[in-house]
This record gives sequence, C-alpha cells and structure tokens, in this order.
Amino acid sequence: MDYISTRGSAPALDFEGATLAGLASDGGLYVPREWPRFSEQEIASWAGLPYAELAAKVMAPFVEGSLTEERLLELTTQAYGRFAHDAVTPLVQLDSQQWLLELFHGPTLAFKDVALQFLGLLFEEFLGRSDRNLTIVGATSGDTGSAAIDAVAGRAKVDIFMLHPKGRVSDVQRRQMTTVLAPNVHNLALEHASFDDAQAIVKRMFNDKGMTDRFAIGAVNSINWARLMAQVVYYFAAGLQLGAPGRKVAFSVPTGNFGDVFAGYVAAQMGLPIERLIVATNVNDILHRALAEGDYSQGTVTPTAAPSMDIQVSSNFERLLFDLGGRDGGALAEQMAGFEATKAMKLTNAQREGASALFSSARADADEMASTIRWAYEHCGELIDPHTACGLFAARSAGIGAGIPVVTLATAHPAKFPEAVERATGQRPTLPTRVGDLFEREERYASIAGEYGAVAAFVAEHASPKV
Ligand SMILES: Cc1ncc(COP(=O)(O)O)c(C=O)c1O
Ligand SMILES: N[C@@H](CCOP(=O)(O)O)C(=O)O
Repeated sequence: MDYISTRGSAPALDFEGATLAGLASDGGLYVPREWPRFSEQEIASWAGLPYAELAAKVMAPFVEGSLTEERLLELTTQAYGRFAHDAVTPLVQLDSQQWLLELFHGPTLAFKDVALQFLGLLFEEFLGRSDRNLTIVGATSGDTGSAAIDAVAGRAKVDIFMLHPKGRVSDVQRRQMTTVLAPNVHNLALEHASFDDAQAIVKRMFNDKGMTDRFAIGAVNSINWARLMAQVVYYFAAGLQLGAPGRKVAFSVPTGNFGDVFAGYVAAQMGLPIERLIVATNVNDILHRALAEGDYSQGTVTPTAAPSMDIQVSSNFERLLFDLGGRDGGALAEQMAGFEATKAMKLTNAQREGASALFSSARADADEMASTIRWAYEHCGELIDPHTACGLFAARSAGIGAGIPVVTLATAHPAKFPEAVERATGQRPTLPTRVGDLFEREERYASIAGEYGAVAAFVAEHASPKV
C-alpha cells in the first residue's frame, strides 16, 4: 500500500514512510492511494474475535509492505494488553436504540490511547530499522498530549514536545501530561493561545527547512495517518457486535479535528454498512456549519466544558474534501490555500452532496450538554463526560429510524472532567486507580509565548539531531 498527499505534489510513501513523516511535505495529509474493501463474508467471519486480532485483520491492508501479518498481530496484542477492560472498547446499552462505545479504558482515559498505544510501538519498530532520531511535535487540547506522552515516554530515539493552550485544559488533563518527568518529554504551555494556534505552529514546523534539515519532525496528532487507521478498528468492533454486516449501524461522534469521525468514513469505504455518521460539535461548530450550510469559516474559539473539542480548524476535514472532490490534489491545494489566506471557505456542490450522503451534524450548547449528562445518569445510571454528552445529544436528536442501533463514541472518562459532571448530576466521578496519585505528583512544564519563534527555539535547543 502506498500513501499520497491530499495536496498532490509530495512524493508517495509506503506505510513506514508515511508514519514517520506525519505531515506531507506539500502541507497535505497522507491517505492510502485507494481504500481497501472487504467482502461481507470476510467481515462476518471476524465476529467474536478478540480486539487485538480484529485490529490486525482490519489494519493488514494498510501496512502491507512495512509489517508482516505476524508482526502486526504481535504489536496489536502488546498495545491492547495495557487496557483495563478485556473487550478494550466495550459497548454499553442505554435504551432500546442508543449505545455507548466506551473508548476510555486505556492508560490515560480517553479514546486517543486506542491509536497512540499502537503508534508508540510503530515508532519503536520503524526507528529500530535505522539510525534516525525522531522529534515529535504535537498540539493538544487535552487528551492527545497525555496519550502520546504515555506512549513514548522513556523510549529511545524519540523526543516529544507537546504544546497545550495554557489554562484551557482540565486539571486532570494537564497533570496527566506534566507529571511525566521522563527526560525525552517536554510540555509547553502556550500563553494566550488556543488549540488552533498550537496546531498551526506544529504544521508550520513541518515546513520550516531550518528545522527539518536538522531534525526529523514527526507527528502524533491525527494528521498522522497511522492514528486514524487504528481508530477504524473500533467501528468494526462495535458494528460486528450489533449485527453487521447483516445490519446497518449509525454512529454519533463527538468531533473536533475530524479524525475520529473520518475513521468511521474509512470503515464505511472498507465495507462496514454504516447508516449515518453524525458529527457532534460543541459551540465551536465549524464542522456543523460546514456540513449543514457549506460554510467552513474559522470563527474564534470559545472555551467550553468539553475543552478537547474547542477547535475551529479541523485538520482531517481536508481528507474528506479530497475524497469527495474526486481526489484532485491540485484543486484541493488551491482550495486550502484560499482557506489559509482568508480563514473561510465555501464547500463545492459536489463536496456538499457527497458529504450529505453519509454525514449529518448537530451542535450542543452548554445547557444541552448538561441536560444530556443528566439524562444519561437519571435514565441509564451512566456518568458520561461532556464530550460524550455532545455525541449523545446529537444521537438522540438525529431521527435515525427505529431498528437501527445508534452508537455514540464515549471518548473520555467522566473523571477527566469532574466539575462539569458533578454540576449536572450531583455525582463526582472518581479517577480509576490506574492513573494513581495524579494530584500528589510533581509537575514540570515550560510556559512560553504562543508564537512560532518561541516554540521553534525551544525545540531546537532541546531536541536530538536527526542522526
Ligand atoms: C474527549 C474527546 N472527544 C472528542 C474529540 C474530538 O475528536 P477528533 O478531534 O478526532 O474529532 C477529542 C479530541 O479531539 C477528545 O479529546
Ligand atoms: N482533542 C485533541 C486535539 C485534536 O487532536 P488530534 O490529535 O486528534 O488531531 C486533544 O485532546 O488533544
């Protein structure tokens, strides 16, 4: 399998190359040259497989040429061995139609662990084949940071620099990053910045020749194809449990950077019968506006009780636009250059119609999030976090036909956001013992200006050269 850039002019790479490259050199995102497709029979034959085995089946076509099937299974077994639930991503039934897919049983309590535990092992595998050091530069609105740090802390040949918007992540989220004191981990709190600012700094570094000549810059955000690939698996896991491929399933996905829901789109391209993908946003609703009205314009970021979704530039939307626009990299490069210059973009008719065939969207405000948290607790006895609440709000208002299960992706453990959950339900969720004495540990991070020069200087001073 080889990988091409959404902007058409970067060289095609194999899976190993795309994983280590992160972002394409033309500023685009890597996607497989074509979507592999499984037959109904093949999908049906996976029912009942343990998660790690299913993961190896689903991901096999994407890693061809870079990993043998045996090695892939060894890596998935190791990655998912660290999850606190044997099913890895268990399903919980809420009522006759609504389900939750719990994606927070990994070490850092959010769905990011599902891909990042695996990606950490991929980095080790591929870096072990050369004498190269990798300098990971990532942006986080709270969850990617801790999951990535957990996945690479203490590993040889990797330094990680994680940028978060100062004061805009929860205390639990911050401490999960800043209390990891391994020497290869560097947390940067960006002053007066949003996640979008942090993400823009990261992307700029990939195209800064002064930096890329000296350092092999790598990505752990969902701009890295390997992240999305690993997230495709749990759509198959949930679908199979609910009767796929013989029955369609709808998914509601709390969305920010459009990575998780794009993984659902990939599952559909690969043959999983998906009735609908519901894109759920908080009031930072660029994706809802884009899907409902064709208006992809940035707007300012409003802090909410679901801080990890406080995003107004959704990187992976580019991957969808590429596919829906007939995979014309030149045309998309122009469209994206327009967006980067003006912070606004109108979707073409083809993009709007293509998207509406599978996607719908909804936006939850603060009251809707709180009332959904309350509903889940009072009617189903479940404590859910504010991100999951956006998804469940959208799921319950989507009007999906009776008989079709609707699965909301429960993307974070409620104890990551105890204040919001307690306000809505009167119950304060407790941290699972696997995160240990988080509030007793020493924190270490650098506060720096939220601008490119300051971040680049910090990275240049602390990173190991490429070789
Ligand atoms: C808890 C949580 N839910 C949902 C999202 C949105 O996921 P995505 O960015 O893949 O759309 C994020 C982060 O982005 C998150 O951390
Ligand atoms: N919600 C994320 C930000 C988006 O990051 P990505 O790694 O999924 O692209 C976070 O919590 O950091």
